[in-house]
Amino acid sequence: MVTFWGGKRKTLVTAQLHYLFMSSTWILPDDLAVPDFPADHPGPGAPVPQHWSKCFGCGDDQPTGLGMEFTTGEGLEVIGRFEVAKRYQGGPGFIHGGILMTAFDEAQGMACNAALRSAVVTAHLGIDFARPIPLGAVLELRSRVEGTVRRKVYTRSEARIVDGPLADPDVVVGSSYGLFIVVGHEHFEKGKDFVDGMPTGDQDISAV
Ligand SMILES: CCCCCCCCCC(=O)SCCNC(=O)CCNC(=O)[C@H](O)C(C)(C)COP(=O)(O)OP(=O)(O)OC[C@H]1O[C@@H](n2cnc3c(N)ncnc32)[C@H](O)[C@@H]1OP(=O)(O)O
Repeated sequence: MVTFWGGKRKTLVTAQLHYLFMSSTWILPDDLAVPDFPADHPGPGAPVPQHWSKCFGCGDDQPTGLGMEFTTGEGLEVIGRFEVAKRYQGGPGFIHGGILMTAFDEAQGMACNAALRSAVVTAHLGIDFARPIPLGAVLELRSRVEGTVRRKVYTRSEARIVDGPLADPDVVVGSSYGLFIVVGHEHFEKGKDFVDGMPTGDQDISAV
């Protein structure tokens, strides 16, 4: 590495390291159980309802949120879409990385919920940023449950630009893996009084 320090060669080394680290290591456990296909699954193309109207990811009562909309895909896949609004800007003209991570979080949580019909929370999330994503792009995130071990749910997701600038459905612009944990409704009890930052006490805590 020291040999290549400086000028054009520094750029070359940087590019090589980027390639080496672009795909994160994510090893699934040997005892992974694949969930049964739900008997009442509606088949591909059915809308998947928001899980909570004030959710930053999918809620329709959250004006600054991503407003992600979901449909069922093939098998246990769930497909989420949203447009990269100007307010999600990080570097000039491009999406902020944390926004993409939020979208992956939401998408993989929805995949868990659709496959298991259980509430989940995120325990661990990894992401590979493969391409810059311009403002105005319409992102499609395809997510699935890879399997479960006890309450642990292992997920995977890929994002593609399907409309707007730089659209190319064959190019994966980001990918993510996640570990979600199945929780009971009691998990959300402590948050109940802080919905919208105001004690209310009478709000539903989840549409799950
Ligand atoms: C309702 C549908 C939702 C659909 C979309 C939602 C999208 C948005 C989702 C979110 O963003 S949720 C918000 C972010 N996440 C959190 O706030 C979770 C905060 N963490 C916790 O509340 C607790 O740590 C957690 C519920 C995740 C686990 O605590 P528990 O006491 O219930 O479980 P425990 O600690 O016994 O762990 C259960 C298993 O998970 C494992 N585990 C827990 N956290 C882990 C971690 N971080 N990394 C690896 N493994 C982990 C743990 O080792 C254990 O493995 P084993 O079964 O093998 O023993």
